[in-house]
Amino acid sequence: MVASALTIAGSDSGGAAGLQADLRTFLTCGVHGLVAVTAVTVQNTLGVHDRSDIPPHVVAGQIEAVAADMGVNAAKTGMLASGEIIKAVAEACDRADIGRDRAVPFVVDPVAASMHGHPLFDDAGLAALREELLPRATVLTPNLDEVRLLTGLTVTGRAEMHEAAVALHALGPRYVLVKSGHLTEDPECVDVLYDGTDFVDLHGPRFATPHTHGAGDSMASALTAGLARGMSVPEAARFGKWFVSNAVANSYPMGAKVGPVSAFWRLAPEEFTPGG
Ligand SMILES: Nc1ncnc2c1ncn2[C@@H]1O[C@H](COP(=O)(O)OP(=O)(O)OP(=O)(O)O)[C@@H](O)[C@H]1O
Ligand SMILES: Cc1ncc(CO)c(N)n1
Repeated sequence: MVASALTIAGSDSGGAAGLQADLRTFLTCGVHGLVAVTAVTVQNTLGVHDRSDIPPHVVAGQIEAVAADMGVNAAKTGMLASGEIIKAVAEACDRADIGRDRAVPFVVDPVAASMHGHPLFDDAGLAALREELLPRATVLTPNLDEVRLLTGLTVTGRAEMHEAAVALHALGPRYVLVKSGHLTEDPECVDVLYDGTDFVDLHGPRFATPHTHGAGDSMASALTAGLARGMSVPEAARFGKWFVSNAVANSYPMGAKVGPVSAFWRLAPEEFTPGG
């Protein structure tokens, strides 16, 4: 049986982040990708220039349609666009048995802004995220800006990442995975997983590339793919860290500013020989 993973996310026309990064990651992790599109962004390496949100009932409809017919082994969120969409997602996830203490593990990536600083939801979205999604999350995967937005804590080092994980765990998720990409002074890139009792430090090198667009989405979607394939949360977190480290190591320039991380690194070399 092929496992399936659902991403509930926005489209990035630049193909670096959003549902495009998620589907590419699912593919290279051997998982069938299902999608509930939340918004279409007009985006390139310079920023998010415009967007159109999908009606909440259409977002919910996509989740319920694929869950009822095809089955979902794990799900994740990316850009959720608005408070109304978040409420519709929460209700649809309940109907599809997705979420903490339910059958289907749920990775909530609390995407608040693009890497250019453009907000991807508003104040109503932040309140709905706290009330509706954090308590439903199997794993919450914030970056350090999202930690500050959700807890008020400013993280400048590894010890503070542990403090932030404790504060976030109190908001309801089963596990918290704090991502360390923004600690640029640290020679390593150590993410932290916390289950309410124990910390697991996920070690990895810090690569000196400017091209990291989509790293957060790729980490969360590889973690989701691992869960879809039956890994435990700690195992899937290690898998996600391994996947994204390689994706950053193989990132490439494209456009005027920050280029994408690569999911191609797992693909076999081309075997087709023209005329062969
Ligand atoms: N320079 C780097 N070298 C190695 N790993 C990195 C680097 N930058 C980020 N990572 C890894 O990529 C993942 C995403 O981290 P980050 O904290 O940057 O999230 P993010 O801000 O959500 O990402 P995005 O750039 O997609 O917005 C983490 O697992 C982190 O360890
Ligand atoms: C559509 C979309 N989702 C997520 C992000 C964050 O990486 C982005 N820049 N764009």
